[in-house]
Amino acid sequence: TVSLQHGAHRSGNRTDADMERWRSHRLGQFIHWGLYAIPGGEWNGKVYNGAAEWIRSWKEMPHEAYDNLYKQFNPAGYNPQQWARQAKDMGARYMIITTKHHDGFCLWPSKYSKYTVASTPWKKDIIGPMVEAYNKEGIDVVLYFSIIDWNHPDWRTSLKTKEDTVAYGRFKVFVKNQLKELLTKYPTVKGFWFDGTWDESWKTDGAFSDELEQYLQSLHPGLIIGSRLRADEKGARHFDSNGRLMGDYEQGWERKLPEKIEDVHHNDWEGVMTIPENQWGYHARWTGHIKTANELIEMLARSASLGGNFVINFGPKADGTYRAEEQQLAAQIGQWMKTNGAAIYGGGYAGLEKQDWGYYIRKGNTDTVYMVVCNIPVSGYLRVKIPPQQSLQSATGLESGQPIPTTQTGRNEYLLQLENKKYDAPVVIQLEVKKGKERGEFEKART
Ligand SMILES: C[C@@H]1N[C@@H](C(=O)NCc2ccccc2)[C@H](O)[C@@H]1O
Repeated sequence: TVSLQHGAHRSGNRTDADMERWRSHRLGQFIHWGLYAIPGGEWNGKVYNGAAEWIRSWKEMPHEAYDNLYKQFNPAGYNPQQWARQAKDMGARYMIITTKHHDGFCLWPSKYSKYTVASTPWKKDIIGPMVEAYNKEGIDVVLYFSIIDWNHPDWRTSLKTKEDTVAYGRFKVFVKNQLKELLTKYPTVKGFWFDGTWDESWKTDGAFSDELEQYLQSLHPGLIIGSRLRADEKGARHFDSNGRLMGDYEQGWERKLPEKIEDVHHNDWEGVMTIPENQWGYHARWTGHIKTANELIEMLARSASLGGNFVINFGPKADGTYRAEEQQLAAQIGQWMKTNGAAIYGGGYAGLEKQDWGYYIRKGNTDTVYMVVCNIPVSGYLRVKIPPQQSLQSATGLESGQPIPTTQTGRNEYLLQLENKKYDAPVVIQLEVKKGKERGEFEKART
């Protein structure tokens, strides 16, 4: 190992109450909202094929045109109580909101910038009422903050000259001031979700990002900050130069998910997912594959089964309303969560051998293990293998409440029989798996 001043300061997961709460959420909502929703992926009759929130970087979008969009920001349909209700109905336990994306526009009236909602026809703070409305529904709020800030004259992607270094030094003070301002104005928030930290300018100052993380923790003990904020003094990100995770959870799973527990090494982690292939901000024309509720539910089950949180992204329109596809998906997911949320909330890695039919999720440290069956076998039989020293005590349909016909087919091996019907959503079975040699009821039946 190399000696590091600004690498990971802790190995293993945080065990404090704030982290336990975050870990138990399992399902979150991401909201990307800002000036980019005004063009909505189109400009001058042309369609931008990139991610809508990156339209300022498109050669067909003059910077001056984009930078004046704030003069049109006036979301008459913005209703944070309605947004929070919809998130509640979906079953989200936390929400991540873009306070400032790469374009540098602030959805709160920052005193450190002119490029904020205060300069728009809307004038009013967007973030405050949103935090209040979500907290009122019992949903925790995490603030997304981009280090990249295309609007700020002192931001740099790399430091080529002395002038660059002086300017970027001013920029880092600005960043620290804005983050302190956000914690002071919105003290109930539970964390920051940092983004835009891949530039050379940021990576070369591991000391600053380390000190910034500690500063924020000192202002707001228990704050949850992922691995995307920091670089160590050698420029390594997420994992320091000794391979140890920096931050409170692995935050690299953007539009992709781990396959097996080795991919996440039993660390806390979070996956963030778009509904279309790659649109975070509102894009008028969704192209390519739009994920269905069942696909998103399966991703959620996979995430919980591997000990991670799953966050589904929504991109409200410029007028503050949601597009129909997003409203429908939120409702469909919510319907499934109403019946099956017990298998997700507070769930984690079960330690059982993965089978083709879907995912095992253990409820905390209990003997309760849920099976989220996403692939209904033609045979109707679900194979379950229990580790030696453990035994299967019972198997019950979560929704039906009925016992699942189960036969033992070998040492610690069982076949569960699904009723022969058409399933239009993942189906959940609740197992009680006892540790220790105690013989399960099925074994008694056999011998
Ligand atoms: C959460 C998303 N992150 C922003 C982004 O620029 N992603 C590009 C990216 C792609 C892959 C790894 C890191 C960063 C996107 O605009 C969204 O805000």
